[in-house]
Amino acid sequence: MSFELQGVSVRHPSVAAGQAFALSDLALGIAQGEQVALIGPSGAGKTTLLHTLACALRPDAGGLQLFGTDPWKLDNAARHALRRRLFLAPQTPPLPPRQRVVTAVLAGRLPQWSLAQALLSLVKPADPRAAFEALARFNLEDKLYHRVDRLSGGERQRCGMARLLVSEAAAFLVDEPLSALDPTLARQTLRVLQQEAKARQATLVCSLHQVDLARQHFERIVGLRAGRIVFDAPREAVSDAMIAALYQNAHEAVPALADSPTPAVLRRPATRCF
Ligand SMILES: Nc1ncnc2c1ncn2[C@@H]1O[C@H](COP(=O)(O)OP(=O)(O)OP(=O)(O)O)[C@@H](O)[C@H]1O
Repeated sequence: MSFELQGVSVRHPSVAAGQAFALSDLALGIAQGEQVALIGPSGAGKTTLLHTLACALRPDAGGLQLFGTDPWKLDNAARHALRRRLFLAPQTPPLPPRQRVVTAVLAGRLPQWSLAQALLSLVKPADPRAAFEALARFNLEDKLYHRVDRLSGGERQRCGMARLLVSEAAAFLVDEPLSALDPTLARQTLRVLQQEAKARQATLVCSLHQVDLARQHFERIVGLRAGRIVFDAPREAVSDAMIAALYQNAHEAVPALADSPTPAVLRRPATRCF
């Protein structure tokens, strides 16, 4: 198994104790090499789940196993070593604006490099051919020596995916990789991601707002809403009615606000934020 969650609840560190969990009592198992789409309305907990799987957020309750090991029972060094087997691709890739694309893509190798190798590659890219080949899979090879801040949003997003390709990860955790792409590029990008995961028997967990693409391209779909798993099913079992229910009324105003003399959202928080 790549990931196993038993009764996992997660609250973001900035949220006061006693307030709602972003994820509540999740049970989930994802086998090595499996490809899973996460869908659900905004705020459902997709990003929080990906960050929890990547050990970037520690569960407040429940058990998490990563490649058969509980990462939170390890010391920091051992946990970092375990995390090297994962690649977390955030929705907006953290690409330094003044960097050349080649350097930004090769940063996907950072977990495997020593500090000296990493510093050297900043001056003289260690493996420009690998970066070129990764970019070529997204038709971006002509951008190899461009500056990152000269790329469009969609090019930057695919540059982040090229970084994933040069990594040596055994599991890809990808957060809305298609949000800045037109429909043709979205399909192409998803195809490359899935082919790469299949070729190296890597696990792929991908959050998507494009429900149609999720249903067309992923064998297994997990529907999240309000921090809970509403369904976890093979795509043939996911009906239009289940999708409609997943998204129905997800963003209606909280009824309690209308009745309350001081709406809860306007009350000063107990702890101050600076
Ligand atoms: N850094 C944070 N601090 C506090 N609360 C957070 C933080 N990030 C997210 N949340 C809250 O956690 C819940 C889940 O958010 P999350 O970003 O995981 O949802 P999502 O399904 O990825 O949404 P979207 O589709 O809009 O990206 C939401 O209620 C959100 O307000």
